[in-house]
Amino acid sequence: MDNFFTEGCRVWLWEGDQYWPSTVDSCSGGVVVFRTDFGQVYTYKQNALSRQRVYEMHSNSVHGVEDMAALQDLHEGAILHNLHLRYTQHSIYTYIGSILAAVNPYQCIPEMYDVSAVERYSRHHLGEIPPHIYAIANECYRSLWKRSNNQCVLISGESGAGKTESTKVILRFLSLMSQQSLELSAKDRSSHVEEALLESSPIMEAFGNAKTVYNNNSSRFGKFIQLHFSQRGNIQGGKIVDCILNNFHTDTADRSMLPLLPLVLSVLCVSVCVCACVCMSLHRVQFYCH
Ligand SMILES: Nc1ncnc2c1ncn2[C@@H]1O[C@H](COP(=O)(O)OP(=O)(O)OP(=O)(O)O)[C@@H](O)[C@H]1O
Repeated sequence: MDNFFTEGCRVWLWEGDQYWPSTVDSCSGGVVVFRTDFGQVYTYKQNALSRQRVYEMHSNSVHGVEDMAALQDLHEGAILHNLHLRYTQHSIYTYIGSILAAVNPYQCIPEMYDVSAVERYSRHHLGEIPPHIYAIANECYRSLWKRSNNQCVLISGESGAGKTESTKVILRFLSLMSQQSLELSAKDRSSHVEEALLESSPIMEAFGNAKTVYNNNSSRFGKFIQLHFSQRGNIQGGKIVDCILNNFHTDTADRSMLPLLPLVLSVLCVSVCVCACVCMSLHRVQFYCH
């Protein structure tokens, strides 16, 4: 019988215009009781159930997948459920083919971004080991030579999603790869352009960020970051350009530092543009973070 469900069976239940991940509470006497993962309980007559109303969850939705291109249940509920399932296991990154979805953990996850993670991801191709933003950064870095072309990373999401943090994580990866390519000693590393790039973040944030209702440290403008790499693989220069001033009226931001913003941005742009001009870089990596 198609509409008989065993107790404890995982199903997708169509209610209120969407599929909910649910469990069969009981199925007896011609009545089936479902409980959604969010606590709502729905009771149906067994003979009134259709496959459109309820159907069994595929095992890869039950256990979760690293790449959502592999999901057999294809609807919004399945995508959100997979992200949530992985999030509860501290796996904040999930692939959608070659795209990476990141869920903001709002906490430090130990060892997620340490040097050993950089080394691990720098030695593997995309998809070989669990999803990570370092894998995207590594793919981008390697593709400069593999495809012999400029590379671009687009980071997008709503306010507070983690775009700025993700940008910093990618910059950190690229900066470590750059330093490794030169085989510099720890002492020599401090004076290089990689350090300048990483250290520009707190300055940009001090003048260009503000508290909003969505994010305590919200960027008030988008950033276009360009890095120039030499054939050896080290960063020779770069520039950060502000773009898209975010809407202050809707975000209720603190605007006290705003008048200083153009000044600071122009100083930063000048200093990094000079580096970009003097170097004979071969390829570029561009970030667009809004
Ligand atoms: N990978 C992460 N690990 C830990 N905490 C994170 C991570 N990403 C974001 N956060 C937390 O979330 C906060 C908001 O992130 P972030 O400022 O990057 O968002 P955003 O998308 O740039 O927002 P906006 O568009 O408003 O500037 C950070 O201050 C940090 O506390």
